[in-house]
Amino acid sequence: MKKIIQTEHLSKHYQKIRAVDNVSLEVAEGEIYGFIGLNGSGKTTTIRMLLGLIRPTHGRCFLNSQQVKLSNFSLWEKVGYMVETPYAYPELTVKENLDIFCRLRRISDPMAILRVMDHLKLAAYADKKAKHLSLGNAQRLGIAKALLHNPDILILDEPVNGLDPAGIVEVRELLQHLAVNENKTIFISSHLLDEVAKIATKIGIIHEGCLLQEVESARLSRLLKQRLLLDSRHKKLAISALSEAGTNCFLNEEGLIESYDQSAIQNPDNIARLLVNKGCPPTRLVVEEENLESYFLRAIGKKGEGGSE
Ligand SMILES: Nc1ncnc2c1ncn2[C@@H]1O[C@H](COP(=O)(O)OP(=O)(O)OP(=O)(O)O)[C@@H](O)[C@H]1O
Repeated sequence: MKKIIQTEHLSKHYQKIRAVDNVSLEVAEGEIYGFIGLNGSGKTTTIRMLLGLIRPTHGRCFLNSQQVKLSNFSLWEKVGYMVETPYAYPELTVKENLDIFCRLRRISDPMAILRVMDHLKLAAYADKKAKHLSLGNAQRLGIAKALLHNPDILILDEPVNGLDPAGIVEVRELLQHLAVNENKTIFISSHLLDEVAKIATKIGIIHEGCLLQEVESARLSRLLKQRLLLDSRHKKLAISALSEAGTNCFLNEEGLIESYDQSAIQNPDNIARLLVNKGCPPTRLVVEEENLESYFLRAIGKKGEGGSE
């Protein structure tokens, strides 16, 4: 499949700070790439390099197979972007802001403004001054500007920041529509794995400037760890009975007995039988799958219970 966004050994160092360190990634046509990381992990710096706003210390970026350079004007006709807090002229209305952007971009399509206002549910705020918009609507205006010239590539830094749950769903559906029906290639950064996992086709996890992991979304659920949780009126006895039987377990922060032993997870009924026979029957016994947030924390090494994969 055609590679639309590419970085090769991309690095940005500020003296001793390695804001981005040797990141190589590829996004194919029509893909939604979710770039996930904690605050300060290097997402915005990567995006700024992708957009030619700052120069890499090492490495290169390519959009549509052309190396990113600010002077490469034809490149930017195909790219829409929003980086950090979207900027708008505060004294101008939503419509006036879009109108100015249309003129700056030399967009001749008379329907462009109506189309993006409709897509982003901004029509009701058309005559509202930008300075009076809520954070969520300011964010929508930012995305609307990125879409005005109908670009093939969309690069959005934290596009759902400040949106309420309904707004998040709307933006998610819009981005999915653009990728699936209009074959646009979308790169979005976020610190919310759960949110991004719902729309991204591929996820890249960046931590302290390094790309730790790339996962196809379809494969993500297979990487989630399972754990067995159990409670008993005789916890000490239960733990020693399990240990004697060769099942690794421990008392977790919530006061429950937790185990990552595969045989126990696959055969919880055997565990129940064992504990009943040992005189410490379980009062609760459940096999749980970790959520995406916890997977993300594990991937960046912030939470290591149960050992490594
Ligand atoms: N111009 C700069 N000079 C020095 N350090 C910088 C500069 N820009 C970014 N950094 C540092 O580089 C690291 C990565 O920052 P970056 O803004 O890319 O992270 P981020 O993942 O986008 O974070 P956030 O989610 O908070 O926006 C941080 O430690 C940041 O302080």
